Amino acid sequence: MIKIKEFTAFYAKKQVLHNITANFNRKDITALIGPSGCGKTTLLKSINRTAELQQDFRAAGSIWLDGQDVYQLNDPAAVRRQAGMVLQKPIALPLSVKENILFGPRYYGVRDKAELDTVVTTTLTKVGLWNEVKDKLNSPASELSGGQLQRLSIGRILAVDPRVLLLDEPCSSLDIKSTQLIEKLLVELREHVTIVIVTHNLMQAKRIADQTIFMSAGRIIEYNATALLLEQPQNQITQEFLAF
Ligand SMILES: Nc1ncnc2c1ncn2[C@@H]1O[C@H](COP(=O)(O)OP(=O)(O)OP(=O)(O)O)[C@@H](O)[C@H]1O
Repeated sequence: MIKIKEFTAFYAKKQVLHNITANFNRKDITALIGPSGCGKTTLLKSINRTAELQQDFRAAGSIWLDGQDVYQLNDPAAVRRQAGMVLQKPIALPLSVKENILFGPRYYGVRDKAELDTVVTTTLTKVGLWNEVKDKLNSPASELSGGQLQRLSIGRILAVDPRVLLLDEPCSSLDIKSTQLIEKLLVELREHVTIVIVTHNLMQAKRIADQTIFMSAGRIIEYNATALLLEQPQNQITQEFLAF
């Protein structure tokens, strides 16, 4: 579970998140929606402390992952392992399909060959890629299609067994079929990881998200079960956004 309390963020002097308070439940998919530039990505990156990789980023307030305030930890890398992030553009590390999956486990010190082999098989099965790639495990990952690569990117994160999966418009460059496969995968993964997804696709939020947060100008305007938020928005700013 992710708990955010009175979280505020700046890039240099520009305030981009204002007093954000929200809970993201375990076994839920939460969608973050809102106009371009409202702070969705910054909020997502604040959860796993990647926002601070921008030199001028400053934050105040608290974000807890399963009871631990991540901003009190000295080791941001440990937070990033617990909360992996999938970006809009599928990323293939310049390695084979198999080594893409093993990148994280190797980085964290797994050396046992049998254990590494098991990670490859179980992870690729989990992301629905095993049948498609089992004969090309040693081929460059760059040879996969965009949709396959995005599932591989999710697999690369799952291979280190995170508690949270953060996705920033993961389907925006994918076709309908690949989008459907990713959505199905996320719904299956919800049992095991807390999922937060930034999406511009309201239908996608409707299909997969248990709860949805509508943000505008760095603030949470409305936060509710997805069906209620999309069909009966209470706030005028949400109503205007959804009317478009
Ligand atoms: N590195 C940065 N330095 C300065 N300002 C930034 C930086 N990154 C983002 N911003 C600004 O912070 C605000 C929030 O940006 P953010 O990317 O979080 O919004 P978003 O809702 O995810 O937008 P989009 O839907 O277009 O991806 C915007 O005004 C943006 O211009």
